[in-house]
Amino acid sequence: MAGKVKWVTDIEKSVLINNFEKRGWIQVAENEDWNFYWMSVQTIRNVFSVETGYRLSDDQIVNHFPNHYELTRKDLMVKNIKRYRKELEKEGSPLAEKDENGKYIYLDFVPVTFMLPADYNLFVEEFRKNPSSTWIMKPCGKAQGKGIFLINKLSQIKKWSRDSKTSSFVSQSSKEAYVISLYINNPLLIGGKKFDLRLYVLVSTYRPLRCYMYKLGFCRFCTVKYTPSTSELDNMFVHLTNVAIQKHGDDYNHIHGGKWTVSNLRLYLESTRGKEVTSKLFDDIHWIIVQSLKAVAPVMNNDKHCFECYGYDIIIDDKLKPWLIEVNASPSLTSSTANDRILKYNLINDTLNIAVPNGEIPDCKWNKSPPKEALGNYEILYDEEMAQSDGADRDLRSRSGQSIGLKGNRARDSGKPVLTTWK
Ligand SMILES: Nc1ncnc2c1ncn2[C@@H]1O[C@H](COP(=O)(O)OP(=O)(O)OP(=O)(O)O)[C@@H](O)[C@H]1O
Repeated sequence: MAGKVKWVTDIEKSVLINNFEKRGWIQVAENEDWNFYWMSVQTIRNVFSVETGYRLSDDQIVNHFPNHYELTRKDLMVKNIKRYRKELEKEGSPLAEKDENGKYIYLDFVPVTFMLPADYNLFVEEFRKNPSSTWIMKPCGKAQGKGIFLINKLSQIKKWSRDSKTSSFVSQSSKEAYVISLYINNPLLIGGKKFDLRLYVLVSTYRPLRCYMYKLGFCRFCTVKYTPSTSELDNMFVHLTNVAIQKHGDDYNHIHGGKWTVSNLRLYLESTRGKEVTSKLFDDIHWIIVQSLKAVAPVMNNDKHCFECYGYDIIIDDKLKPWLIEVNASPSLTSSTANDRILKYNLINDTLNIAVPNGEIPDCKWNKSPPKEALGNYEILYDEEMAQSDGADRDLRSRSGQSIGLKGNRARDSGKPVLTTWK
């Protein structure tokens, strides 16, 4: 082996450092020669900024794509998905088929969203069509539930707009873009409580697209029972599932941290709703993840030094339809419970095994196609190259709405015809 991997991080998390040390890698300073840098999203901006003129060499790997924000900023994600749908529609793709109400049958997986202030008039038009709806306002550049509020009257948004214009104190932040999304007010409840899913998805290349799904995602529960009642619109313990919010609730449980594993959810749904619908739900979840990645693939800077482990946030409604809420570039590596620590340690371990094969000095020119044994708890979600070499891109859905396997090699492995259901 030609030398040890030299690592740097600006995120002081034990789940990272323990993984680097376990591999016998050597810590160096940022201004020294490094091979592997696990960096924050602020740092990636500098690494790839034109001003710094920094050029990565073939033995250097980083954990973000330069313009990851095309997927991970709330407004840009929606913009890219809207553009993708329009393009498919123009091409006459069956994926862009619409129902009698003009809604995409297969690509309606993000709650209706507008950018503010830019799309204010469009929002008002939409709001008036259904004046009893509830909407959620979210600042594009913030996380952990900060700056989020719910509204159900136009006057509230007018007031927000007036306040942010007149107050000099907030004038800086008012320049910050917001998104306003239709609030999913019929979430699936378990024990009367709302939850969302946090799923991890690793992308090793965008062109061709190759992505992996981590099997050990989890559900994050609210501490307070859900009610769509307008009198509770201000109660964030009812509506926001972020751990950063919920941990301040009186009923927050420090042992399990309000979390369930995805496999528990699956078992629960299989026993309460049946295997078939549960299987379809998980197929649909995989479908929306792949579609979101395909939506941004053409605009991503597919730099060969980069990989990315995204945190997907998904809400399931009471009709078992999944909704993509947002994608995080730096999913939290903070551990709120003992199980959390194990999960996140293993997540990083499995991510490194794919991104830096055999723990050896990286070569960014490798074809990023690890053997199955190296995947750990990841499984291939979509492999564009394999899908194409199979003779047909397998992401077509049957017109009956049945979901179709997405893994490039799935049909070949199972010997089934082109349209197969994900298990
Ligand atoms: N359209 C929606 N309908 C219902 N609930 C929503 C919707 N959008 C967001 N939420 C709730 O609000 C929470 C916070 O939203 P979101 O994840 O977009 O914001 P964030 O502050 O960026 O969080 P994060 O820390 O995950 O980045 C979600 O986890 C979800 O519980």
